[in-house]
Amino acid sequence: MDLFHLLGGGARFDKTRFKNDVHLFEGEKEANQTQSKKKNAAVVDPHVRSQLLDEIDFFKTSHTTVGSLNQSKDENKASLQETTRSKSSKKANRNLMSTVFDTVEEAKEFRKEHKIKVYGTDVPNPFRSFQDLASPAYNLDPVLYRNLTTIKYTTPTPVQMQSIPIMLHGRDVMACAPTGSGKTMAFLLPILQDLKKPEKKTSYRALIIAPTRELAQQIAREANHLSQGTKLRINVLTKATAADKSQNPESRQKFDILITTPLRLVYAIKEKEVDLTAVKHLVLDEADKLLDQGFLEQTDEIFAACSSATIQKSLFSATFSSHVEELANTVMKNPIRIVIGSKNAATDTIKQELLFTGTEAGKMIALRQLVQKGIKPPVLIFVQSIERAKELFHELIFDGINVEVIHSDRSKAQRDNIIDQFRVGKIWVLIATELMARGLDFKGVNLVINYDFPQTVASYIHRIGRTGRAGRQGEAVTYYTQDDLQYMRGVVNVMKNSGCEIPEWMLNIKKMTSNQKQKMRKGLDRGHVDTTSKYDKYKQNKKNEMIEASKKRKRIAAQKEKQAKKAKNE
Ligand SMILES: Nc1ncnc2c1ncn2[C@@H]1O[C@H](COP(=O)(O)OP(=O)(O)OP(=O)(O)O)[C@@H](O)[C@H]1O
Repeated sequence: MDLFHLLGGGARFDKTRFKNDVHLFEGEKEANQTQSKKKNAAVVDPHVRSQLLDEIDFFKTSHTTVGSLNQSKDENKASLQETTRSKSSKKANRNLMSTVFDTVEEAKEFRKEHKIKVYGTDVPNPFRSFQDLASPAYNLDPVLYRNLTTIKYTTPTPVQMQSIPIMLHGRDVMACAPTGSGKTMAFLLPILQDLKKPEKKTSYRALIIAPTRELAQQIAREANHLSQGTKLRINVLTKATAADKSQNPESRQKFDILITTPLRLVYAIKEKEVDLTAVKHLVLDEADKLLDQGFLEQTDEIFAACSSATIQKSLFSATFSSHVEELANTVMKNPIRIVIGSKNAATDTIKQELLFTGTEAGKMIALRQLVQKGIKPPVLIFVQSIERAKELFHELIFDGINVEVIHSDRSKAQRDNIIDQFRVGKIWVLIATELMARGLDFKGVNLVINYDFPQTVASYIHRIGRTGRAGRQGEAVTYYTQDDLQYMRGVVNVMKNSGCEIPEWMLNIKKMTSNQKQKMRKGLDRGHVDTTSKYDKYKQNKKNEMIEASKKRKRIAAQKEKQAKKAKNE
């Protein structure tokens, strides 16, 4: 047995050893939901609310009472009782007394406290709590407010606090906020609120673009949750759904929101399958990716097809390069830029580590050592290519690890199945390519391993951002070899800005030249994920050489025999 198999031998996940975590995948959700339901049993006097309905004044600065906008009479009655009860409790009172801001200074102070930076003119104030949204100042639709409280959201995240009012105000927005900070809800809620207004339905009124099918589906799931009980209809258009009955052009007119990927949409535009002229909300999720070379042409065509003069454009991502920001500015009208925390930074709930493995082969040793020490699943491992993903999978499956692999060569059904299984904790280790780096929300991921060094800084931020989401803690380990050293400066800087301890010599790594950047973007030649030891390789080579030599000898002998026969016959 070679050294690698020796190290990895018998490595298995032991459920009893991880008993404290196994329940994370199974039982916790319900408990959380019940808790948040309880916490969100917010209240209001419906009569007060109806009086105030006419006083809609977005972003006004007066104090307002807040509460839930429960619909049924019974619920309202319960709310009133709850209000009375709450008054006796100081803690509950604090919730009920949420207000919008009295002064610009107060709003500024609030932004500072929540690390919200805004750039632009006439920037609407943020809101402080979901009860604020239900107040007449924002007048969030009662059904949407109820959905917010029944999901699990108790406190808005900073990107939600600031971008929701901006979008409700009809302004274009470009928001850069950390991975896992709730950007999806930040753009969905104001769109749902606007589309909820009675209006003649003609065709799609909102369009949300995401770079991958998986992400489009995830956004649609959240949109469906948030819009439950409304008549709004959401359509996901992917290759897989193209053959659906629901996809014929007439039935499409009944949908309000379209969520799709650029390639599929451009095809649909060319085939005149969709009418985007009535779209009044256009969102690019992972906007920097969609405005990057790979997608730019398609994104451009989509912008052209959305021809309404009053369209509102919203761009969201955890990373924006200055170049993309400049580009985005050219397609937006008087936009407001939001930055939460620092631009292009990793989420601060992620513990980041760099691990030197020397060579490519050293990575497998490191990985097996980590498994032997005990890892807390679920774990996500990123590699550079489909080939390497497959190879690594074959190595780990023989170690008895509960592992799967996902990449674009797998069928759509397989991909969907793997994602579902990983979400519920049935798959413990998932090997993935860049396909999975952006947007996908697996709340419980404890560890991300960058088996292959990420090809861009943005990729690093998005990959590690699959852990440490929604306020949870997470860990990220990035392997690097001697060959990776020259490309590491960007990632080292991200780590330094996150407060990681970085050795002095790493801080002195030179900036990449444009040639180096290009080389890295294409992906270094890393060879195969191969764990055969040098000795075994030597033995195998010798054996192959001997077989070849024997074949050659036989060929020569046969040739000689043939020649001899020929000579004899002549
Ligand atoms: N206010 C909130 N309170 C609690 N959880 C929330 C809140 N808003 C969103 N979430 C949850 O946080 C998780 C991350 O949200 P989301 O996927 O929208 O993050 P993101 O910022 O888009 O991340 P990424 O940049 O990786 O795409 C989701 O599970 C979502 O349900």
